[in-house]
Amino acid sequence: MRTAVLVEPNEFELEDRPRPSPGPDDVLVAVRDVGICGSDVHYYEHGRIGDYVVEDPLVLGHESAGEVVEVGENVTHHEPGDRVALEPGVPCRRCAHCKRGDYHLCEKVTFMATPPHDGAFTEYVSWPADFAYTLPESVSTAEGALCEPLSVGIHACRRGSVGTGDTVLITGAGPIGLMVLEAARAAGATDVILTDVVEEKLEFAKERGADLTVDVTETDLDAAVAEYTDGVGADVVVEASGAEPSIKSTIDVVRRGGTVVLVGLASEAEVPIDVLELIDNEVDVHGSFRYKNTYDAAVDLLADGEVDVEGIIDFESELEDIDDAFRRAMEPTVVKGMISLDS
Ligand SMILES: NC(=O)C1=CN([C@@H]2O[C@H](COP(=O)(O)OP(=O)(O)OC[C@H]3O[C@@H](n4cnc5c(N)ncnc54)[C@H](O)[C@@H]3O)[C@@H](O)[C@H]2O)C=CC1
Ligand SMILES: CC(=O)[C@H](N)C(=O)O
Repeated sequence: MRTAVLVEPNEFELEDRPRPSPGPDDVLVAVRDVGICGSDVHYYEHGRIGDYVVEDPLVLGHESAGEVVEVGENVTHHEPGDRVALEPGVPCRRCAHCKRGDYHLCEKVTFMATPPHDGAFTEYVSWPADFAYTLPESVSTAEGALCEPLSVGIHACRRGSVGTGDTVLITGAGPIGLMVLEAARAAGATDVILTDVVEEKLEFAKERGADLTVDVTETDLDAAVAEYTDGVGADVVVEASGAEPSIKSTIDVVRRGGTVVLVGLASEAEVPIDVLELIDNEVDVHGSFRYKNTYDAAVDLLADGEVDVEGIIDFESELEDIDDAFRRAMEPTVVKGMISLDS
């Protein structure tokens, strides 16, 4: 089977690898669509993300969906022909975190495209059947693949307890910020503000329904939020840029008693925050790491037409053109590139 392998930074090789056989609890999936995530691009460019280092050739891609072609002997809820979205993180199911229900925090998780685990830029993936979610007729496999970033958005909104009538400020209008926008709307937020430093990203966010957009290179964010919220501040602030100034700004623009959710990964682990301000304003700060129990919700939201994910796709490429696709994905105005396979 054709497989795009990252052999060294900035270089994929297309290899012919043996097709896997599904284990007794697995489904074998013919991959149809795989999104290019910022983390894929980071591994491609730098060969590492923090402590995760690409030491051996690695298959990238963790936003995937496809068609079941074979099922293991214990699998009863899938059959060949089913179209499925694959949740990329499979936990150990035994550790303390798994047993308390926080399976996304499992330290032994097998997460696609995170060294040393291979991902989905390949023709076939064998995957645990309970981490494959059936897509209804109305949901495309491209949308199925984007259940992954949508899941990040749903989980962030759940962490922030976004609710009906809330004003939500999202910093960073990349794919994650835009998926938080979708999830926040679905959770009942009535006012959504997005920030960025790239004008095109903000125009796009506006087209996708942001009530207010703020270019933080030109406009004072505190003043803009104060004006929009009559001096109160945002109920929930979701940080989705990873930029240090943006992380710092979150506690200035959240309302007293409000919630800050940190999603963006800062390049420096330590970002100075005024803790007295946090205490005095009784701000809740939550980290948000990947997601748990979001795929069913993501598929339902897509099936009901409550969210749009396909609209963030800028281009689709074939597996053979993956190097070009990655270079395109690095352009600052591009939101999402997809690799589509027609095996
Ligand atoms: N916690 C988690 O589970 C996950 C975290 N992430 C992280 O979330 C962040 C967002 O992911 P993507 O949307 O894929 O990244 P991205 O890089 O495509 O988007 C980030 C956006 O932030 C904008 N930006 C840069 N500086 C800014 C500033 N000072 N203020 C406002 N916006 C600014 C950029 O122009 C860009 O549009 C990244 O840090 C990524 O590593 C991504 C997935 C899961
Ligand atoms: C941090 C990422 O972007 C990636 N989606 C991951 O969950 O590892």
